[in-house]
Amino acid sequence: MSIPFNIDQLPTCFKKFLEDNDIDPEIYTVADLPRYIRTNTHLPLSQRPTLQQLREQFETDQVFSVPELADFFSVQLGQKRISDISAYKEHAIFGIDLSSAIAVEALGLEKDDQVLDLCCAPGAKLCMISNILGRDGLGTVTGVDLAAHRLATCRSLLKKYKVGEKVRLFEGDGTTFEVPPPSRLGNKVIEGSSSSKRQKVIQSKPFWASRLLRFDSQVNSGSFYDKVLVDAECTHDGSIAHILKYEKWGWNTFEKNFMDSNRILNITQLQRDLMKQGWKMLKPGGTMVYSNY
Ligand SMILES: C[S@@+](CC[C@H](N)C(=O)[O-])C[C@H]1O[C@@H](n2cnc3c(N)ncnc32)[C@H](O)[C@@H]1O
Repeated sequence: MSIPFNIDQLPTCFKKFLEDNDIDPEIYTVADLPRYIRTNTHLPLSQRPTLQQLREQFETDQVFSVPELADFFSVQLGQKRISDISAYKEHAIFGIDLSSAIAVEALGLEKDDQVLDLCCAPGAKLCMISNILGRDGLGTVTGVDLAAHRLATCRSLLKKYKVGEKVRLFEGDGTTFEVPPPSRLGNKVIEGSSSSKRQKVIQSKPFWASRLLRFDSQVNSGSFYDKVLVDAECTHDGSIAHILKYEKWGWNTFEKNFMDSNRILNITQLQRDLMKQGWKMLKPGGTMVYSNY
């Protein structure tokens, strides 16, 4: 279905960007895009909504399971917003976009994985990672972000959905982050110290850590993460809805905010540095996913 948006209005430099990257500008005329949700698999099965219950709560039959993404649904919203339904109020579903879910899925998570999420805030992907690792294994998630206020949101999400049991968060620069994976999960050993000699360690105090991970000695320098997600700062979040808001706000602002060549150069360098550091912190044979728009 199309809305009367005239793609000729898009600024010239943005149209050139689309052309250079082989993106059809017609996508900006698409309306009624579905929204996506994931069930909070930390809850017992009996408390998770079924497809039928979601259809009832959204008052539409336009709710579908997304193929190959477990516990993931698309919703064509009608009268009810996501935040209106009881499953959301009971923290039994998260709102998360499809591209984020695909990035997490690409990590191929297993229950004992030590995961590093560089640029983790506000935390939709981190919650999904934690959800997939589940409660049974030795897997942990270490989230890093430069922005304290965004990390605070991340911590709130972890608490709200009760998925933070095996998570720690660090406020810091992902381009230089070197804290090794935790060596213990409460009283369970994840990996022994890499050196029998006493190591001198400069500990980085987490912004927040679950009770099970709070007192990690950080002596395992030389041990690395099984999975690394680098969800770097973007030139733009790519959201069609966000771009179209500039129709109202003025395309000049869009050009100034997003297409400025110095800004793009700086971000590109940051993205490269984050990717390099993520790679450095990855175990040989591990998996790194670089997600960006
Ligand atoms: C695309 S957002 C991350 C979204 C997040 N992964 C999620 O799923 O909610 C990019 C994040 O990178 C953070 N950031 C920017 N520069 C950074 C740096 N040098 N080190 C760590 N985080 C950085 C920003 O504060 C922002 O929260």
